[in-house]
Parts: sequence; C-alpha cells; structure tokens
Amino acid sequence: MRVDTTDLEDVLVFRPEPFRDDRGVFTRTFDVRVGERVGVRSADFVQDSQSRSVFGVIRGMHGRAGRGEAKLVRCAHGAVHDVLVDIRKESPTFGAQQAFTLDDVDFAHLYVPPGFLHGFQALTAVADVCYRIDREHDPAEDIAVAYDDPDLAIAWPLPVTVISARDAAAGTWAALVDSL
Ligand SMILES: Cc1cn([C@H]2C[C@H](O)[C@@H](COP(=O)(O)OP(=O)(O)O[C@H]3O[C@@H](C)C(=O)[C@@H](O)[C@H]3O)O2)c(=O)[nH]c1=O
Repeated sequence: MRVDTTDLEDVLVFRPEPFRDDRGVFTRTFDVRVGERVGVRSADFVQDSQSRSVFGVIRGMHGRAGRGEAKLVRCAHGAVHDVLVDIRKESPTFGAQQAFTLDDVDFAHLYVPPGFLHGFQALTAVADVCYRIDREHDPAEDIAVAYDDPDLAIAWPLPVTVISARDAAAGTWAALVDSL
C-alpha cells in the first residue's frame, strides 16, 4: 500500500493494490503498520459510518467545531468527487481546496486531519462512502458551508440532484472564516 502526500498540508492518500480475478475484486482497505509509519493510528478511530448516495447528490461542505475530528474516507461502491478545504488558520494551506476521486476501482483512502471541510458528489447511480472518525459524532459541533459558496467556488462535476435541508441552509465561507 502506497501513501501519497497531497497539495493540502497533512492530508494523505492511502493507495492499496486491489486484486482482481473472474470472481471480482479483493482489496485491503487499511493497513495498521502502513498507517503507523505516517502517524495515522487505527486505534484512534472510534466510529465507522457509511452513507449511500444516489447520482448527483452532494453532501457537504461539513466540518467540526472545537478540536475537530480526523477522518479516514473511502468509497466502497461507485464513485464520488471528494473535496477538502483547509480551515486551519495556522496552516500553510489555509483556505486551499483539493478534489479527489474516490471509487471502487482504485479504492483510494483519504486521511483527513482535524480542521477541514469535507464534502462529496456521487458520480454513479449508487455511491457508498465509508468513513471512520476519531471522536464520537456530536451534532452540536457540526459546521456547514454552502457547497455552492461563491468564494469557495468548488467546481462540482455535475449539476446537483439532491441535498439535505441542513446543507441547503448552510452558511457562507466568509462567515466561517470570521468565526475561526
Ligand atoms: C455524520 C453522522 C450523522 N449521524 C446521523 C445524524 C442524522 O440523523 C443522520 C444523517 O446525518 P447528516 O445528514 O449530517 O449526514 P451527512 O450529510 O452524510 O453528513 C456527513 O457528510 C460528509 C460529507 C461528512 O464529511 C461526514 O462527516 C458527515 O458530516 O445520521 C450520525 O448518527 N453519526 C454521524 O457521524
């Protein structure tokens, strides 16, 4: 399993080597020893979750107040266009964003440290995203910035088909920056 750095400080991509044959595919999704070499400790993650989205759905852009949360994110079925925005004021990449394709072909696995906005758009009829977080979910700490905020100007690949009521009511990037 290879580990790539990214344009965003401290964000990593774990790249497994899927095995394919006539039956289908086998892939290791995470390797504790590889993680430990780059400071990502599997034991730190306390909740594993999965969401299923239909074509064109956008979920995001979500963050967490307080000390934030670290995430490991992968797409188990289908494909998503996954976007991260660095909201750590002290970071050299503060305000920068990067997009990643997560799919069930390469099985790339993103490590997102605390202090990021995260969102994705489903590129396939069904897209299952699995993620692990290092703190128990607490809706009181939810942060959301509009997926179509003009200052963020995220280039989503498809017209949005469905978003949640929470995401439709999300705040602006400018308001978030003022609050940091
Ligand atoms: C995120 C989350 C939600 N829930 C509950 C709350 C609610 O009743 C239901 C659906 O929640 P949401 O609408 O917030 O789910 P969703 O919009 O899919 O939120 C997720 O979006 C992606 C982009 C992320 O990065 C995640 O961290 C998370 O914020 O599931 C949990 O119990 N645990 C969780 O970790």
